[in-house]
Amino acid sequence: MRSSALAPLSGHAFVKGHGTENDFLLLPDHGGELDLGAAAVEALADRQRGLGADGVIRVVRSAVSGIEGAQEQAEAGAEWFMDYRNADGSIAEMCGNGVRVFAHHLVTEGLVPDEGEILVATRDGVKAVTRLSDPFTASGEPWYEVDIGHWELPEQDALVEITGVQVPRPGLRISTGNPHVVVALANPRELIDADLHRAPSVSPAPAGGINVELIVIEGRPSRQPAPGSAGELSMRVHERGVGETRSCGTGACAAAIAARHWAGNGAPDIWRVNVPGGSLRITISPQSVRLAGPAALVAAGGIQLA
Ligand SMILES: N[C@@H](CCC[C@H](N)C(=O)O)C(=O)O
Repeated sequence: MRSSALAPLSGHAFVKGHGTENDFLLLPDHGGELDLGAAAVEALADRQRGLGADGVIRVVRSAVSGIEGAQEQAEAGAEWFMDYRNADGSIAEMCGNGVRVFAHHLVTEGLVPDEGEILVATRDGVKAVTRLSDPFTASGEPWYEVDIGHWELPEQDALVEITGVQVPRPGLRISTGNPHVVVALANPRELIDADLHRAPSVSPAPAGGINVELIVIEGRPSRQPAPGSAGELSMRVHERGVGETRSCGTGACAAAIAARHWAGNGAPDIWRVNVPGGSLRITISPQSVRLAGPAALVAAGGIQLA
């Protein structure tokens, strides 16, 4: 094990990181002593009052996390629990960009071996994360791939009203551990013009809120793609509990699943999803969806918690 690089000047240690510019504040709480309420999370995530982040992640040993189901995940080999909160303090089941940053933090701090699969406990079950040696782009940041696991197509479509986009559009509801609705727009202009300062209105209104992905599919995905060839799409997202963010990993998975579904039989299983903060690679199989992308740690220090 390497020695810790975390040496807070004062207050509670924090680490700041991002995955395709979806940014997170990690709070190491190895012994499970931190009582992190919604108001404290909101203050930390606030870009004026606090450090600023799309999400706040408590890094806690599963066995002492006090979270339902975490003990079983510890017994299954997931020593560390990703306790994820949105910027407004609400709890989310999963975060695809966050789990890569979480794994990179564990590796960097020597809290897990830096080779092989890293099992991370989450409210959506254990996720296996692997460090990649073949990134999709040459950003210089390490890439990780996470098996997001099960995905489900809906029984019911949705209608989505978006400020700046004429007439409500049909949306496809997809669960990738957390809830999403994906809307295909007609062209890149519509994607630029969408005003995501306001949350799109989704009907029927989902209990507990929903993440909304707006996408434009590049070209026409071939129905008989060359082996290994990828589809491509551009995406903007309005995240539940946050607002517009520069990326969403589970949302990119939902977007790729929707694009493949709309393209029909023979559509690619691999998709490049371009978001304002970079690019992600999604690989879909009938049983699961995998998300690959960069993870960066940019700062560490100490902060007073409310
Ligand atoms: N940014 C995340 C998703 C975070 C949770 C989401 N806002 C929710 O409430 O479901 C990702 O990368 O997946």
